[in-house]
Order: sequence, then structure tokens, then C-alpha cells
Amino acid sequence: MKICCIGAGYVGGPTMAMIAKQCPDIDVHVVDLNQARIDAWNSDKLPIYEPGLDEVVAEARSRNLTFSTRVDEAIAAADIIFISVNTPTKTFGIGAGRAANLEFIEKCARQIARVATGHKIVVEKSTLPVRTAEAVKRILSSAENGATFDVLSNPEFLAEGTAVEDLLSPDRVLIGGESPVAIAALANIYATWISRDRILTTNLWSSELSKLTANAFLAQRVSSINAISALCEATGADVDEVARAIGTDSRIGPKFLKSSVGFGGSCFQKDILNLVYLCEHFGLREVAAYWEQVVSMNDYQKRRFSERIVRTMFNTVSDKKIAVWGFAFKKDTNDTRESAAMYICRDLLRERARLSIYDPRVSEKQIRADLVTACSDLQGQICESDLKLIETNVTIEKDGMSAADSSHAIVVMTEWDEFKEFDFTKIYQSMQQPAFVFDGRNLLDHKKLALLGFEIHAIGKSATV
Ligand SMILES: NC(=O)C1=CN([C@@H]2O[C@H](COP(=O)(O)OP(=O)(O)OC[C@H]3O[C@@H](n4cnc5c(N)ncnc54)[C@H](O)[C@@H]3O)[C@@H](O)[C@H]2O)C=CC1
Ligand SMILES: O=C(O)[C@H]1O[C@H](OP(=O)(O)OP(=O)(O)OC[C@H]2O[C@@H](n3ccc(=O)[nH]c3=O)[C@H](O)[C@@H]2O)[C@H](O)[C@@H](O)[C@@H]1O
Repeated sequence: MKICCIGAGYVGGPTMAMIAKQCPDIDVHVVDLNQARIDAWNSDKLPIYEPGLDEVVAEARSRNLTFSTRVDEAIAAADIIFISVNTPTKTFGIGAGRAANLEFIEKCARQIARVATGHKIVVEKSTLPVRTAEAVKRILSSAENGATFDVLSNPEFLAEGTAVEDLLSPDRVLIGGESPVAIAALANIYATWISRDRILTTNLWSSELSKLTANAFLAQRVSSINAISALCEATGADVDEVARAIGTDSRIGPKFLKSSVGFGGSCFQKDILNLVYLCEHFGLREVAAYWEQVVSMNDYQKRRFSERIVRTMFNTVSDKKIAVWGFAFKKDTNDTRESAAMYICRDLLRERARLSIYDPRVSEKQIRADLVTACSDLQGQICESDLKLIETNVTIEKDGMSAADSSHAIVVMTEWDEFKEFDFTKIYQSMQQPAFVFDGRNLLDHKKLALLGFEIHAIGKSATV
């Protein structure tokens, strides 16, 4: 059996590496248009950082896992073709800022239709609006070489930072489709290492919609606890205590109740906005407004955090050095897409702060590019003054201690474990007084830091002085 996966990104790469590792008899060929990304997959420095991924890729790559840009060749040879390309929010035209841009999916479907011969199973791995498979099937039905197709929906539920673990032992695998034979073919692959009772099958539309719904529910929990964090700050309650108190109710459960500066990542916001757009399309205004509030609350949480920093630091951060610890949207990944950090940094830059940013996994080039994105409008336009601020007021440091040296404040943006181990006595001595800490992840030991002299402002907590 031969598998091809179009799209060697955060999903295509790890997912196919796991299939190749678990199924040595299957040839897995991952293709992408991006030569640099493919080169990185073929090197010792993979394009994405995921704990445990290097080992999985190294084992399979020497045997049955190939990365290349030979898209036509891979499609032609494959029995099963996964489409795992990006589906970002549209930035232009109808539905701009809400609808998913399906251009890349459609291009893949057309390419498959042009190149394929015989019978192929086409699997939607990307996250898609419900009923996208209808369009995919129509495009495939125009295949030039008499090829025939089954289309399946097999959304991915891995989270970055734990991708290998999630792929090895997923809560469930979801397969939606019409053809029992095609569904069985795909289910058999997963069943090599995942127990059958965790492989759920549904119709196509339920599968497509379940993916958007799962992300909406997860993001909703974060926005819900973040909404409560604002009330905690106003009343003296502690959000971590409230989360523990409600999370022990087995009907609520303890997961996804960690209050933060706001959720980030490439998918939560994109997928909820996509859901909102779909609801509006079907005339379900109340449903759209309900889900849109999850994103609005997240924007509020980020804005609130920036404003709290400025307000606390005597209403001005102009020309003050602020150390920013962490830039990735969560720990254990180098992904910065929609990271709260880039928006907080943008707000502080516009207040004329001098930022010293440190992240153990994100490159200087990436951080600067993200700051440009954060300061740009939907069309990618950025004003001269913002560009200048990014050039003159941003320094990227190689470690957290240097970032904090002589700073007025430390802002924790990502919950990297190493931040907890820093020598805070030294850091305190090297900082301007009063030494502020704004903990956007409730990561640090606030009591210990307060004893050293820091003034701590954390999410959903009263200030610790
Ligand atoms: N990042 C994540 O953790 C998760 C993402 N998803 C979904 O999976 C999909 C992919 O996400 P990521 O892997 O994060 O995106 P990504 O942007 O990291 O990777 C997508 C890749 O597809 C390639 N591509 C686009 N059009 C192509 C074409 N016509 N031919 C060949 N290659 C093409 C791009 O060059 C890019 O390398 C999205 O729909 C996303 O919503 C689902 C679950 C988790
Ligand atoms: O479709 C996707 O892309 C994926 O989106 C999320 O995964 P991911 O975005 O990688 O990471 P999460 O662990 O869900 O975290 C998302 C954001 O929420 C934040 N978060 C998460 C949990 C929490 O309790 N509090 C909180 O602030 C994280 O810091 C991060 O910024 C989902 O968890 C995956 O199941 C899904 O496959």
C-alpha cells in the first residue's frame, strides 16, 4: 500500500511520520510545494519542534517515509491521498476575516483529478467547513483519466507540543464517509496501533462538523475561565482556586481550565470564525453570535493584559525596558501563529516600550516577522511608525536572564518550564526598582517572588507585593 500526503506542515509531517513508524509495510510519501520545508524534513533540523518527533522521523525516514516536492508523482503512485494543506481565514473578498480560504484545498483536488488514474481514496485531513467534501467530490468527478474516488473526512485532533503523544494514543480517530470499504481501508491503518473502540465512524458531514465543534468547545472553556479571571481580579477571588473548585466536579472536569493571557495557535480563532460564518450563511444569527463571543472574550483578555501592564507601571512604559519571556503560542512548540505574545508586544511597542524578547525555540526572524503581522491590517499593510518601532525598540535575546537584565518588568507570555528554574535573586538584583512581573500564564511561584521583592501581577489574582 502507498500513501501520499499533500502538505508537510504541523499536521502532515507528524501524522504521516507516525503512520510510517507504525506501519513499516506502507510507503508514505509527504509532498509540499515549499522546497525549504521539504529540505528541512530531510535534514537533522526538522522544520517544526515537537518533543519526541526527531526520533519518530529518523526511524521511519530511513525506511518507508519520504519527503519531496514531487506532488504529481506521489499522487499518481498512491492508493490513499491525504490532503493536509493549510486552510487559513480569508483575508479578502466575501467572508474576509471569517470564512476559511479553501483555495489550497481546491487546488489539491484539481491536481488529483488531473494526475490520478485507477481508484483512489482521498482523505480530508485539513480542518474544513461542513460540506466541503461535496465540492471536493464534484471536482474529482471531472477527472481526465477515468479515475474514480472515495472521499473521506478524517480530521486531526493532535495538539502542538504533544503531537507525538496524541498521535500515539489519541482519545479517538474520526472517520466520516459513505463507502464502507474506503472507511475500512483507512480504519485498518489506524488499527495497527489504536484500539478499534477508539476509531469512530460517522457520515461525512458529522465528521467535518465535529472538528470545528471540538475546537469551538475547547476554546470556549478557555474563554469561560478567562472571563471569570477578570471577575477574580475585581473581587479578590483567585482564578486557579476557582478552576480547581469547579474542575473537581466530574461533570465539568479539570482540563482546559487554565486561565491565561488568551488562547493562541493557528486553529482556535480560525475555526470558530469559520463556524460563525457557516452559521450566518445558514441564517442562524443567534448561534453565530454565541460562538463569536468566544473570540471577542479572547481579544478582551489580551487587551486587558496590555492595559494592566501600562496602568500598573504608573501609566507609562515609554522608553522602559520590558523583558518578554516566551513568544510561542504555548510551550513545547516553535509555532507562533496567533500567539497572544505578538499582540501584547504590539500594544507595548505602540506605548513606546523597549522590548527584550526571549523564546527558547522561536528564531529572531520569526519574531520580527510576527510583529510585522501583528501591526498590519487584514490586507497586510503596515504603517511606517510601527515598522520603525519594530526595528528600533525590539531586541531578541539568547537567554531569559539577559532579557531581564536592567529591565523595569518581566512579562511571561509562554509557560516554558525553564522559566521556573531561573535564578530570581540574581534577576531581581539586575532589574530596575520596583521590579514588576506580569505573569500571563500563572507559571511562576508568586509567593517566593514576592519574598524576594518583586511586585507580581498575575491573571485572575490580586497583586502580590
Ligand atoms: N497545526 C495543528 O496543530 C493542527 C492543524 N489542523 C488543520 O490541518 C491543516 C493543516 O494545518 P498545518 O499543518 O498547521 O498547516 P501548515 O501551514 O503548517 O502546513 C500546510 C502545508 O501545506 C502546503 N501546501 C499548501 N498548498 C499546497 C499544494 N497545493 N500542494 C502542496 N503543498 C501545499 C504548504 O506549503 C504548507 O507547508 C489545517 O486545516 C489546520 O486547520 C488540524 C489539527 C491540528
Ligand atoms: O485543530 C487544531 O489545530 C488543534 O487545536 C488545539 O490544539 P493546539 O492549538 O495545538 O493547542 P492547545 O493545547 O489546544 O492550546 C491552544 C491555546 O489555548 C491555550 N490554553 C489551553 C488550555 C488552557 O487551559 N488554557 C489556555 O490558555 C494554550 O496556551 C494555547 O495558546 C486542540 O487542542 C487540538 O485538539 C486541535 O487538533
